[in-house]
Amino acid sequence: MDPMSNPTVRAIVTDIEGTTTDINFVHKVLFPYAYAKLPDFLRENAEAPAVSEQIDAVRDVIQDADATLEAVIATLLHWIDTDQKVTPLKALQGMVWADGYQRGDFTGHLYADVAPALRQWQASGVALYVYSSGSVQAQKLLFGYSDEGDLTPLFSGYFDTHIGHKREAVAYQRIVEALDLPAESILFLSDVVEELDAAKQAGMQTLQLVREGTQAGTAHACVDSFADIAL
Ligand SMILES: CSCCC(=O)C(=O)COP(=O)(O)O
Ligand SMILES: [Mg+2]
Repeated sequence: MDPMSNPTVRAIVTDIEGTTTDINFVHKVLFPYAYAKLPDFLRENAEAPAVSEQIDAVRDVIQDADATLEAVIATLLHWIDTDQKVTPLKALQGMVWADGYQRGDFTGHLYADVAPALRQWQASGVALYVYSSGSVQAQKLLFGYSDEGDLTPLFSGYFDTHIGHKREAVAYQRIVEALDLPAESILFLSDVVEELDAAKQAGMQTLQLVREGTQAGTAHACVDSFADIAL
């Protein structure tokens, strides 16, 4: 079966970083913004329920229920520095980025081929979903304040690390269950071979996006643009 031209695709699940969006936007705009703003955001909002829940979740991860707020902040900054996909970090990053998008400090980067393809696929009846390590809030912000305007009406749903980690097949099995479609009718798009391997193990079709700077693997069909994916 050739997923580049496959009429059996009923849903597409797409990764963000390196697939719809330049890795540099995530690493050189979003992560530094969170690194700069997170400490004061936490000091000012530590008592807000949504924030204190995430601070406690960090304490759980580091197994130190008594960690001070400053120790939690230091942990979060280390996680940003080392690009760790830890769920409470991702939730807090989403909260901080909301301010940046709303103030117009940046817009969500999308490769030029992405929005036209998403519109065409959605218009032809293919349901569109996002699966990213970024929180659902962060995903909605990126597509809601994208270079191409608000694209959130195109999507039927969003998945983040609450469903599981992106290199584990069980996460994709849960997505298949949530979509209530045969696994083989769902196409997963990503730049990362380990994610594609996990999706394939769950029975999904896979396609690797080989954007500038991405290393092509051998186990998955590859394209370098969404324009080359014909459904
Ligand atoms: C949702 S935009 C921010 C992306 C992010 O925080 C991240 O860690 C990228 O993860 P992905 O799974 O899209 O590679
Ligand atoms: Mg990616």
